[in-house]
Amino acid sequence: MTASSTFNTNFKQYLASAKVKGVAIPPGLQDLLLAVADTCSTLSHEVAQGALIGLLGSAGTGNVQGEVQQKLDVIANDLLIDGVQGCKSLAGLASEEMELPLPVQGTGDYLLLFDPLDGSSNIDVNVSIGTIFSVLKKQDPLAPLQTADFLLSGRHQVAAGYVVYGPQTTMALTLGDGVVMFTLNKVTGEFVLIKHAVEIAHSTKEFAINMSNMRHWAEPVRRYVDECLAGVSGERDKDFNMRWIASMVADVHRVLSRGGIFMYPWDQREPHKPGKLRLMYEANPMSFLVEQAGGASTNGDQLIMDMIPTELHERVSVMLGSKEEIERLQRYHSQA
Ligand SMILES: O=P(O)(O)OC[C@H]1O[C@](O)(COP(=O)(O)O)[C@@H](O)[C@@H]1O
Ligand SMILES: [Mg+2]
Ligand SMILES: [Mg+2]
Repeated sequence: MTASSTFNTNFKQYLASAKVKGVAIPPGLQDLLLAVADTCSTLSHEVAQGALIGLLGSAGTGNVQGEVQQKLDVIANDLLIDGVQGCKSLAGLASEEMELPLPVQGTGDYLLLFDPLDGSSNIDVNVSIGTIFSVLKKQDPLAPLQTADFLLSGRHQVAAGYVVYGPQTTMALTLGDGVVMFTLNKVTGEFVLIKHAVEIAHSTKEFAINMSNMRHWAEPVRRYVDECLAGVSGERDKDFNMRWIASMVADVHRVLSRGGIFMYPWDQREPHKPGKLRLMYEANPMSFLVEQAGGASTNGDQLIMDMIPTELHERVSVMLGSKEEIERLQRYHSQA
């Protein structure tokens, strides 16, 4: 499949009719997003085959972050790179799995960033995983590509989304004017629009965090979670439910689908690291989606979308979802 293929017609039609502040989506951006959607459709098919085509297990290699790569991390990365090669407006791309950015056209209007396969620890146990992507507008389209071109705040994103490979394959997408969702028709291989104007309720009774790290958290996060756990008899006066899928993409999909908050905060295990999740490949695209759905996203001290990255693989503390809860967490951080 290429960006100019006649595949994914429903998705193509959505892009052709979408407007942001009354302005149509530039053809170059439409082409790029279509190429990403086509690739994720292929990837969804591969993911579903799993062990049948030898996709499970470790690749026996490590990535730039020092993490063990699964076979599917590598396959997803390669598929995405191949899938966008024909995009004339794409200057270059950066991936969680690669140390340096890869020039595509070298010059052009857009930069693509992705976490090709999120939730790697869930691949072999058949739990939802996904792909997360972000598109930045390149500041000087004519200048040859440099790593510094990518170091823009999340506010420079012109599109972001994810595809979650679960019981259904679903894409959430924002172009900066709300969030829409598509479900993959696995018979035709095409994404079909299923939801307009996705909204995250401002209040919630559900939180997601890896509780095994509790003893390592900073005081504001501990206070927040302690109060949730105290339920009706505590400060919050309501009982909370907890979920943790350990694939950010699936946890955030739940937040976009029925509200709640997701946290992967800084902790003392590696105190020099601001967090586990990656700003450019995970936090920024998810923050763009969450803000566009009426939620909020912070590292505790500032909105993630306002952070100016200093390096491509920068890590960040992440708390996102229902607005009232994020405001409470921000308040607790400012009081600490
Ligand atoms: O195993 P933990 O520490 O709970 O971490 C789970 C987190 O790690 C991640 O899987 C990291 O993503 P990758 O699989 O892309 O490395 C997040 O999706 C998820 O929120
Ligand atoms: Mg990830
Ligand atoms: Mg990954």
